[in-house]
Amino acid sequence: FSTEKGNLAQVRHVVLVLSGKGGVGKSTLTTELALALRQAGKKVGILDVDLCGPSIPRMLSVGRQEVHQCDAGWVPVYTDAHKSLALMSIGFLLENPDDAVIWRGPKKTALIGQFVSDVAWGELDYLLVDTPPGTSDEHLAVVESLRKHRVDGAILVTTPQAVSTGDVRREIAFCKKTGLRVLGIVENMSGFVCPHCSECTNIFSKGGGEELAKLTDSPFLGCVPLDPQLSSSLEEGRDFLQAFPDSATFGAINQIAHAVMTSIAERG
Ligand SMILES: Nc1ncnc2c1ncn2[C@@H]1O[C@H](COP(=O)(O)OP(=O)(O)OP(=O)(O)O)[C@@H](O)[C@H]1O
Repeated sequence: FSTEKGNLAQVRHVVLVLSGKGGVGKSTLTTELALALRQAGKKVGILDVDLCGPSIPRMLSVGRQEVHQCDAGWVPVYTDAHKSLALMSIGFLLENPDDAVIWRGPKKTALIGQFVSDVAWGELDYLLVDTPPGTSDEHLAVVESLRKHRVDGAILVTTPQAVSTGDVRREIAFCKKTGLRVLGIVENMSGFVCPHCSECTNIFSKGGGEELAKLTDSPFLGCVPLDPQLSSSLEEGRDFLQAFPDSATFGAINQIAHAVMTSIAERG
């Protein structure tokens, strides 16, 4: 642990999950990676700072919760009796989640700054921070608020067409400018897994994530296929990793979770 005081003092590793644009599966990956890390015996927290689309509470089937305060700050919501997966979503604090859509930058920045440092996590192995899409004031607010604590790095989520779009490259430039280490790139929605025969077909081009990783000299963490069983599990708030332990998608997610742990451990 670091010698700092405060709510992140007992958090061993902090990882940001970023994407250049919305809808590429950033919240999905955050949720599944958290579940995979928990399956590997780790204590995990998710901080959902996606002000305009907090979707993780639904994915983890905890819905809208009333969060409580203790002396140290906001008490996160635990998804299980063992308290091995804790979640704090900015959505819990908003009376009406649609309100934030019209907030101006400074109001969002102030709320995020306070939010990041005010959650009483207790002891955690990994804290995954799900950020809004793009590179905005909100991201800077997250990075600034976490600066006191050592952030291990960022996972960048992209789709197979990554190379043809500039948004992930902007994301990488953001990491460089803010001194965030890129732990690696994940290609999501990489091929379609047929629910009948489990065969994987490449609907879009494939390999954009890997190519981008090479071009930008970043590690490639792996591909997750477009899997209807994954989206329906998320929709129903079911733990996909427990429901489909034999699926190729499970294997892919697990492999990425282990690659993240290794990358953090190796770089210390
Ligand atoms: N590998 C996948 N297979 C099937 N469905 C997926 C996969 N990844 C994501 N999805 C689905 O795609 C939709 C968008 O995913 P998600 O909400 O995770 O994206 P996001 O990047 O977090 O979006 P935003 O930043 O706008 O919140 C969801 O309905 C999710 O269930």
